[in-house]
Amino acid sequence: MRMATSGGGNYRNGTYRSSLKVDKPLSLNSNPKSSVKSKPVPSSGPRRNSTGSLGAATGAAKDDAGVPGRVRVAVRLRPRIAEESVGDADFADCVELQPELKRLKLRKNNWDSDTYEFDEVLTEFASQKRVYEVVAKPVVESVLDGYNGTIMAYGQTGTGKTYTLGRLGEEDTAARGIMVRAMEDILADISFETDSVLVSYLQLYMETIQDLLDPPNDNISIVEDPKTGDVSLPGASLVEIRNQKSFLELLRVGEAHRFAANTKLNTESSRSHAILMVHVKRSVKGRQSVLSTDNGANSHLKMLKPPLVRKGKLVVVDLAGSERIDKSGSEGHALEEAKSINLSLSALGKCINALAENSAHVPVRDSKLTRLLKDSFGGTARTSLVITIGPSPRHRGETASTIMFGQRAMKVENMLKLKEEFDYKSLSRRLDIQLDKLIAEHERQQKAFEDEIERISIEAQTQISEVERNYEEALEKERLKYQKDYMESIKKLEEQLVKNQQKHGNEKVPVRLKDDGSALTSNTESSKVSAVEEVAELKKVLQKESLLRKAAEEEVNSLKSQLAQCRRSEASGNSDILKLRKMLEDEARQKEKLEGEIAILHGQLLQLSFEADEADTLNLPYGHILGCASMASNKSCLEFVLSFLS
Ligand SMILES: Nc1ncnc2c1ncn2[C@@H]1O[C@H](COP(=O)(O)OP(=O)(O)OP(=O)(O)O)[C@@H](O)[C@H]1O
Repeated sequence: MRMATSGGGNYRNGTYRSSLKVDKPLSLNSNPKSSVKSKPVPSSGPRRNSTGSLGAATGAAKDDAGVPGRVRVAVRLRPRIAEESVGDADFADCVELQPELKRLKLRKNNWDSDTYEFDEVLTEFASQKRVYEVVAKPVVESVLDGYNGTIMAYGQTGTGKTYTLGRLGEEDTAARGIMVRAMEDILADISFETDSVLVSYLQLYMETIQDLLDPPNDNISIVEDPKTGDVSLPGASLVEIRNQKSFLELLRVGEAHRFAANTKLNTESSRSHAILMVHVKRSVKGRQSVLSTDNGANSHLKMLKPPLVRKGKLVVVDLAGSERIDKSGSEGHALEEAKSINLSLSALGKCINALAENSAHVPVRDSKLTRLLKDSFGGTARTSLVITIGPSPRHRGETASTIMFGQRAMKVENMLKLKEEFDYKSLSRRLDIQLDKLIAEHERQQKAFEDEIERISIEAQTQISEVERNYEEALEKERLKYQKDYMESIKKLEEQLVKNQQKHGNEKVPVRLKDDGSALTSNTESSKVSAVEEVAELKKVLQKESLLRKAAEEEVNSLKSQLAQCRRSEASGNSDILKLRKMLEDEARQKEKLEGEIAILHGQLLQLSFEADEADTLNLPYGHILGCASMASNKSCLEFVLSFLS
């Protein structure tokens, strides 16, 4: 805001606007977020209509009025450089700063000066850190909150624009400029898990936009979103930044490609406008956490809701220096460069004038620079401008012009608009991942299903085989059981038949033997019956004989022991010996007798065996066979007894 001169003078240019009188300079530290919470920042004038704004981008504002935010302007004075210290040694600076009052006095002559008020007044002693905090930090914070922001340096060539914005501060970290410090704050605030930072670095030279990160790409066009009015450069390279080191490297690469020249006024004068664009995309975490805690039927529905993201864009513009052609002494190509620079800067000045004066027409299309900055002046971005001036009285005219540019820019009001949107791309990516997972899960389930079917079929097959086997076994058992029953029935019938035959007076016919000793077939039945009975009797006799023999043996043993005892004691007398001898003879006789009986039994047994064998060879009914089998078993029993006795 222009103020009355210290000499009680008048307002300059007669363009003082009453609205500015009440527009107390605002702290550059206020940000849109706090403005939203507290009372809206008072506007410096009525909100411009769409046709009147440098950024005709009111499409977005129609939906959401946004937050008023005047362009903030700080003035920075460069200290005298060596050449000025010598050349202007006898002259006072053309400006006098009153930082505590945020005022600047521009000397007209030794006794008169004009006073101007800015949002911040930064003396030649202001540190880079302080400059960053008052000029840039609030804008960077807005960008992190999802607003667009612009930080721009404007001033005569050689007054410190690049020093303010672009110093890397590699040797001296205190000298780091706004670009480096802004990125430090951004990287410190975001989370790489959910957020991203993408950077483009370009230069506008002689009305062409060139990619400083890919110099052959030198015809990049400006695209405006018809709905939101947002300006973008889709042809520019976008580099993802994940750490400060890579950002410094990117700035170094870009700076190396920037057009610069050694002019009369600056040995390293930038001959192009440099534009750094930092796209910050952040997810709105609260909403995501709500989504992630959801479960049940709604979770699928909510899965389809895209995540909410905020996309802030920070644009840092290091303008080429304005210069008086006559003073710069440029010729040839340099002259053309200077003219082009001045043309674009004057187009910017005209637009800002139009905006400041609430003019119906803002000549945005006059240059690419104004098209690029459409959103920064009168648009939806939060804009901070630092105007740089030198102290030399020789350049008082240029300094005055810069101050006037800053003063007019202070009148431009933007409507800050939160760039919050649904991230359909990320939803699509998420759904793709989900789809892949579902396909994999489906395939897994399909395979598990097929495996299960195979397992069940094998199991069923095994069960069927087992049932068949059990059935066959049961059948066989039944068959055997019936066969056994049948055999028993036959046997019973046979027995019954024998009994009946006996009952009906069938006399026992002695076994008649053939010449060769075998039984005659006609007498087979009767001989079998008698054989059975005889065997039974023989069995009894044998048992008896065996008991006798056992007792005899025991007795013999006892006598043997007695004899041995007798022998040991010869004194027992002859009578006893004789007696014992007699007893022994008795026993021997007894034994002989038993052996005779055994021999008879043996003969009888042989006879029976013969008969049994004979019966075996004949085709007798089953009952006969069983009978013979029984005889055979008796025969073996007899054989055993006989062998034992012998
Ligand atoms: N605040 C400052 N303190 C110390 N030196 C400074 C300051 N500002 C600028 N300088 C010095 O002044 C010279 C010119 O600065 P710089 O190149 O930043 O100017 P510029 O405005 O970008 O010029 P141009 O428009 O020609 O590119 C440089 O040598 C720089 O180091």
